[in-house]
Amino acid sequence: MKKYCEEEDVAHVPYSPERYSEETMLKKSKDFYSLMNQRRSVRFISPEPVPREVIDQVIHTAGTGPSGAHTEPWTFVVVSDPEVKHQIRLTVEEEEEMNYRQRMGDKWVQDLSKFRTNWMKEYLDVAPYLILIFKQTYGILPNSKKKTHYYNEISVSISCGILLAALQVKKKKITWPFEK
Ligand SMILES: NC(=O)C1=CN([C@@H]2O[C@H](COP(=O)(O)OP(=O)(O)OC[C@H]3O[C@@H](n4cnc5c(N)ncnc54)[C@H](OP(=O)(O)O)[C@@H]3O)[C@@H](O)[C@H]2O)C=CC1
Ligand SMILES: N[C@@H](Cc1ccc(O)c(I)c1)C(=O)O
Repeated sequence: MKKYCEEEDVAHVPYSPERYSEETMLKKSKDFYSLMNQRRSVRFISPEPVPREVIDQVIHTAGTGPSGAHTEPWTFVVVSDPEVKHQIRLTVEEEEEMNYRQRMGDKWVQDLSKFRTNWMKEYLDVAPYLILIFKQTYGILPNSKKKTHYYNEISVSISCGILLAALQVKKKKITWPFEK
């Protein structure tokens, strides 16, 4: 019986990670902390253009994340078209209004009141790019059967964390929170 294997025959690349002195490790870990500690969740987004290559590069970085059985169960979609961004905003706002008014409940809404968040997402029009992240709960094999994506939720979540870290290269805020 023919077995389906997605991988091509490729040459083995030996793993040879760079090694650092203790002094360098400490400096690198402090520098990385300092970079990450500048991250903030904001809802005011600059319209200043960002090179598309930078967006592609941070997504490449997000794609280096570990995933169940190396299934890489994520899809990143970059949106820059103003009309598409606006349609996304309208859809998100409609859902979020229902979240705040019906689904979340009084306690949750009360817990969020100090952050002064609401369902209005004008920054979805303002940001030069939106990065939409999709979780692939399963894949499709060449024989059309389903391919199991183990731990797909946590794999995508880890990848989102790496994306956030990679976005710290920016001059100005790009966008977080991701909208649910
Ligand atoms: N749309 C959604 O469904 C969701 C949205 N969110 C949003 O994400 C937010 C949480 O994200 P998070 O990144 O943790 O929030 P913040 O941006 O508030 O915190 C990020 C970091 O910044 C530090 N920090 C924040 N304000 C200051 C300040 N004034 N001075 C010094 N340091 C500061 C925090 O320090 P320290 O750790 O010391 O406090 C933390 O390390 C929520 O408030 C919510 O708005 C989260 C989940 C879902
Ligand atoms: N998704 C909504 C509600 C929200 C907001 C902040 C937050 O920390 C949490 I948890 C939920 C929104 O983005 O407004």
